[in-house]
Amino acid sequence: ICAATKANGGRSGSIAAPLVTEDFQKIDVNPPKGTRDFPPEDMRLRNWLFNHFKEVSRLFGYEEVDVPVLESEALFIRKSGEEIKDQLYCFEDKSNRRVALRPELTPSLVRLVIQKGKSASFPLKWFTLGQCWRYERMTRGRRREHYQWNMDIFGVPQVTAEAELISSIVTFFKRIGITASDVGFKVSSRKVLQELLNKYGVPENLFGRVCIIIDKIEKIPIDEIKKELGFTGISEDAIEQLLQVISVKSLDDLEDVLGGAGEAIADLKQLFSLAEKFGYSEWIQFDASIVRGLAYYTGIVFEGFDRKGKLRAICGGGRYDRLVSTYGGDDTPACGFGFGDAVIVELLKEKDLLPELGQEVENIVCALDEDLQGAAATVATTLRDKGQTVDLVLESKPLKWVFKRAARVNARRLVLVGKTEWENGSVSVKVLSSGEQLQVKLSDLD
Ligand SMILES: CC(=O)Nc1cnc2ccccc2c1
Repeated sequence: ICAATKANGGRSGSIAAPLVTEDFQKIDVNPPKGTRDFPPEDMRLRNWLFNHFKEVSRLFGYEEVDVPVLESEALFIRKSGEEIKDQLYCFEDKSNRRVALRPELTPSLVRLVIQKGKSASFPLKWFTLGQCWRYERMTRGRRREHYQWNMDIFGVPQVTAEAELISSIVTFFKRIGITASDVGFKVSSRKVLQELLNKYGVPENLFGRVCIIIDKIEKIPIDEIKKELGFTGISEDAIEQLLQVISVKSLDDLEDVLGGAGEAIADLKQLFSLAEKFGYSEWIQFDASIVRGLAYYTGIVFEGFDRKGKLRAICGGGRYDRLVSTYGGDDTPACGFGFGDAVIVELLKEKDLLPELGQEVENIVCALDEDLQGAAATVATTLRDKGQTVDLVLESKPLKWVFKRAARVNARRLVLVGKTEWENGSVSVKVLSSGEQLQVKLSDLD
C-alpha cells in the first residue's frame, strides 16, 4: 500500500484531502508513447473483433496457443535488412540477458514447434492473438504496439495449406460485412524470384536480402532499388530481368518469361484452382510485385488490400519452409499469416461497418433504503447464480440516480427491494422497455 494511503489508515477518498507524501509526485496519466489504453468502449470493440478472429480459427479447426511477449533477442536477429529488425524493442535485463519485446509471432511459434519436436503430431494448425512491439523514433508518430492474429500450419508442403489460410481470412471478412468489392488479396510466389536468381547463379544466401529490397519497390525510387540490388553483387542484367519479371501482369505472361516448368507457376495455378473450389476466386488476383517484407518467406506470399487503395496492407502471410530448420529444427514446411488490429478498424470506419456496442446488463438491483442493502445483496446473488447479469447498487442513492444509471448501462429491468414487499419475500420488478411493473416472489425471480 503506498505511503499516502497508509497515512489515511488504509482508506483513501472521503476523509480530509488525502495526504500526499513527498515520496509521490503527480504521474502522467497517458500511456507510454505509441501505446494505447482500452477504456470500456474501446475494449468492447476490441473484444468484438478478437472474438471474430477466434471464432473463425475455431471454425477451421485450429488450436489456440500462446507464447511470451518477451523473447530472447536472438530469435529476431536476421541479417536481411528487414525494417522489423531495425525497430526491435530490445534491452538487457538485470541478468545481462539480451531480450526483446516480440515484433511478430511467427518466430515464437517456430520455437514452440521445435521444442515440441518429435512429440508434435503434424500437421499442426495453430492460432494465436498477441500484442507485438516495435521501437520507432516517435518522429513518425506511429504506434509502437499492435495486436496481431496469426494462423499457421506446420507440416503441409502442398498449396492446399495456403489456400485454406486465405479461405479463413475471407470467412472473417464476410462475418464482419466486408465483401470482395471492398478488399482483395494480391498473390504471388517468391519462387518466381528464386527461379530467376538461380538462373543467374545468384547464391541462395542473398535471396532474403533481395526480397527485402524488392519489397520496397513502391516505397523508394527505382534507381535506389537498383543501387541496393547492385550492392548485393548481383549482375546488371539479373537486376533488369528481376524488375521486368515483377511487373508482369498475368500468370500467362509469367509463364512466357519463366517457362511453364517451374514450381512457381505450378503452385500459383493450383492455388487459383483451389480458390475456385473454396469459393473465393473473386477475392484474389495474381500480382508479381508482391514479395512481403519478411526475409523468411520461400513460396506463395499474399496480402489483403483495400480496393480503394487508401490504406496500408490489411493482413499478409505466406510460406516459410526454411524457418524451422534455420532455427535448428527438422526440415518442416510451414505457412501462416498475420492480421493486425489497426488497419482493419480504419477500413471498418471507412465502410461504416463499426458495430454499435453498448454495455449490456440485464438487471439493476437496488435497496430502497439502506437497511435493505443486505437483502439486495441476496437478490443479486440469487440472480447471478442463475447466470443473470446484475449491476448491484452498492450505496444508497435517490431513485432518479438509479434510473439514470439503468439507462446508461442499458439495463433490461430494475429490481427494487422495498420494506413491505421484502417482508413477504417479494421484490418489485420494473421492465424498463415496457414500463411494466410487477411484484415477484424471490423464488420465482428469473
Ligand atoms: C498500423 C499499425 O499500428 N501498425 C503497427 C503497429 N505496431 C507494430 C508493432 C510491431 C510490429 C508491427 C506493428 C505495426
